[in-house]
Amino acid sequence: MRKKQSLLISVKSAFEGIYYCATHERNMKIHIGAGLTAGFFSWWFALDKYEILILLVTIVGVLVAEMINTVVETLVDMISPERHPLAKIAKDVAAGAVLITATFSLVVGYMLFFSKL
Ligand SMILES: Nc1ncnc2c1ncn2[C@@H]1O[C@H](COP(=O)(O)OP(=O)(O)OP(=O)(O)O)[C@@H](O)[C@H]1O
Repeated sequence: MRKKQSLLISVKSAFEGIYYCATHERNMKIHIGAGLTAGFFSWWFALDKYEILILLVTIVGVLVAEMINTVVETLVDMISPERHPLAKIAKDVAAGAVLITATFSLVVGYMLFFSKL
């Protein structure tokens, strides 16, 4: 049986995963840029703490969905480099999850910021 790695190594590996996604995935860069922009406007429009909480939960949801999408894409590319209908389903469903969270984030952004313009 493989020896369990230390907590420190596990955390380091998790940060490597985040770093990989942020530096290699174009869509992740877009989501991070959008999140930072939303963060700036939350300061600009002086959102209250509950509005900021909703914004943070929304941003985290999009980032996590994108990371899970990257996991699925990577695994599918490893397991099924040839085209396969099941590989297509896996990738399309993962991409659909990102689309749902990203669309929801636009709705949240509209509701939080539009009334303050
Ligand atoms: N092995 C495969 N078998 C069948 N269809 C595939 C396969 N790989 C990719 N596809 C199809 O092509 C689409 C794009 O896949 P791809 O791996 O290029 O993702 P991507 O466009 O790079 O995604 P992202 O932009 O999020 O990185 C998938 O959503 C799927 O419909």
